[in-house]
Amino acid sequence: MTPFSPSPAAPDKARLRMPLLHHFGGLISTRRNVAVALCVVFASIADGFGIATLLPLISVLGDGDSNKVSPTSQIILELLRDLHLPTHPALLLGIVVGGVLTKGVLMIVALRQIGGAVADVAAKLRIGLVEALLRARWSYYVRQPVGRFSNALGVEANAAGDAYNASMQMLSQLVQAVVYLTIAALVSWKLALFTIAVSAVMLGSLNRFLLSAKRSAKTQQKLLRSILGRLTDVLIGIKPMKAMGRQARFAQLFDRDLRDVRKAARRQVFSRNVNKALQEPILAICLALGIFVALRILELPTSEVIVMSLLLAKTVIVTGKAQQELQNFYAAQHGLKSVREAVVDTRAQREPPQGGRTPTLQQGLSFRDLSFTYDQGDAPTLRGLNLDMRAGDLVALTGPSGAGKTTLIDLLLGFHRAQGGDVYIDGVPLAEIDLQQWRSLIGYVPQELILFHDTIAANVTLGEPRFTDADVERALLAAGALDFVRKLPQGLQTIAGERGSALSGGQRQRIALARALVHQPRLLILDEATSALDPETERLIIDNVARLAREQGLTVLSVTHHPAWLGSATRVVRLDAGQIAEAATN
Ligand SMILES: Nc1ncnc2c1ncn2[C@@H]1O[C@H](COP(=O)(O)OP(=O)(O)OP(=O)(O)O)[C@@H](O)[C@H]1O
Repeated sequence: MTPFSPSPAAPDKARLRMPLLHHFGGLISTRRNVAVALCVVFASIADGFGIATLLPLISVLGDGDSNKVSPTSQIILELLRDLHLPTHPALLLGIVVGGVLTKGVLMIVALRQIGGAVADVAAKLRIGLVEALLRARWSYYVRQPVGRFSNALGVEANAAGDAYNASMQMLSQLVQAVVYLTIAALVSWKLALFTIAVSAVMLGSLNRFLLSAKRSAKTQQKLLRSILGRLTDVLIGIKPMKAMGRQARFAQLFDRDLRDVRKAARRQVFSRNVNKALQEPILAICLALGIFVALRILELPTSEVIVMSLLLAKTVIVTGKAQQELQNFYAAQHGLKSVREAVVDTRAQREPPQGGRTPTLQQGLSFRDLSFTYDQGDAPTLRGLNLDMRAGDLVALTGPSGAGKTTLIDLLLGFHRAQGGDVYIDGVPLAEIDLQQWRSLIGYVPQELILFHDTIAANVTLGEPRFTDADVERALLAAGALDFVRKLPQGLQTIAGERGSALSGGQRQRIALARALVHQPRLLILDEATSALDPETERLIIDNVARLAREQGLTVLSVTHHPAWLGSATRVVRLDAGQIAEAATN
């Protein structure tokens, strides 16, 4: 899939509002959670009622111990008589089977709801993160490892869905356990207590493995996050690493981390499986003990003992399953936590709201007493800078490396807020202007340009359908790129390769320039935008840009050291140590 193709499966019900469970606040609708809870409660009641009906069934079939017919058995038989139903074994058997079937149907409905909610959790987190990322301030991107977000969008969002699934399954098992225990208590409170004790013994004895699995899951998640983050960064910059044969150090680090991940994964899988494996023997021992106590010490009727054994087994099994689901929750919880943190962090970095005035660029722009420092305590990068540009000016901005040229551009783009002074557009301070509208008037080619792994046409339009092929060709022509694009086998539909790697440096620059021109901007900002071009092509581009400035009033700010630009500019401005050192008009 390419960056600008529409996403294949956009979930339509991802916008959910009401919080229910602590960990999933705001991700799942209360309606869905209540539907699941109701299904599980009624499923368990139906199942429990079916099991309890075994009591009268055994009595009717002839327990041989009529003195010991349990009160529950009598209640069910009386209920049937009140409903004028026969207490025939076939009907009782039907109730037992009906209970199980009803439980099956209701659990399928609950699982459908859970499935939908799992998809919603992952989708909502992904949508939230992407939206927050696109709205974040520039300085936030600069400080984040890219891998953090790809990991959050992929692995961690899935883990969040798994965590919800596990927590709902766990709640469902616990609800079933409570219903079974209630029915058990109706039959015999002593055996209900015994069931609770058995469940507690099992949970207590297996808790150690649960905690070990939790710790291993956390370790794995942390290591994987760091590995994926680093891997993404390394792959972006792999060319010089490979060219100089210096990838060995990364391979070593990668290897060490992966070994730790393997260790943690082994521990986690072992703890999980041990938990599962030990549940059955513990249950068998307790069951044998329970049957002995019930028959020999409490001298309960056989029918009760059969039903109680069933209830005990069921309760202990669902309790064990709840514990396994808790383990699954722990395994996925860190992914959930991490992706939620990423969403919260990114949302907190939202670009601050600016004024709402509509920008124009008819007269010109000016920088007034502009002062800017990146971090508190650092030396200022720009120091009370003053510069005026008239609309239609072609200004060449020069100056030594680190003088503050890119910083000045970033302030003009509204990526940073100056601590002193401001940028004025037709006399209106940038702080009062709607930034989105202002940026839509700008064409920008950065120093380190990246093309997307998509067609040349999509790289120029950035996926916006409002541009036709004719618009793209016009922009390519102005950028001196039309000739070479036409000669490519697929023309406009040629794929530019990963980060544009299928094109030469100069070709990439020209596509990026076409991208900056396609929407017919009022201001064109070029940051060393023709550094990779041969003098002839550079000349052609400068002439085209100068013509646009002359004929259409396009204002151009070009950061450059190339003499061809300096000769064609209407003004040449030299920046040094954050101040204008020289400004000459040609
Ligand atoms: N994100 C940042 N955080 C902190 N300091 C920064 C940041 N970006 C740039 N700087 C610092 O600000 C100063 C000016 O950098 P800037 O990129 O604006 O210079 P420049 O004139 O464009 O340099 P070059 O010609 O080398 O691109 C430098 O000292 C740089 O270290």
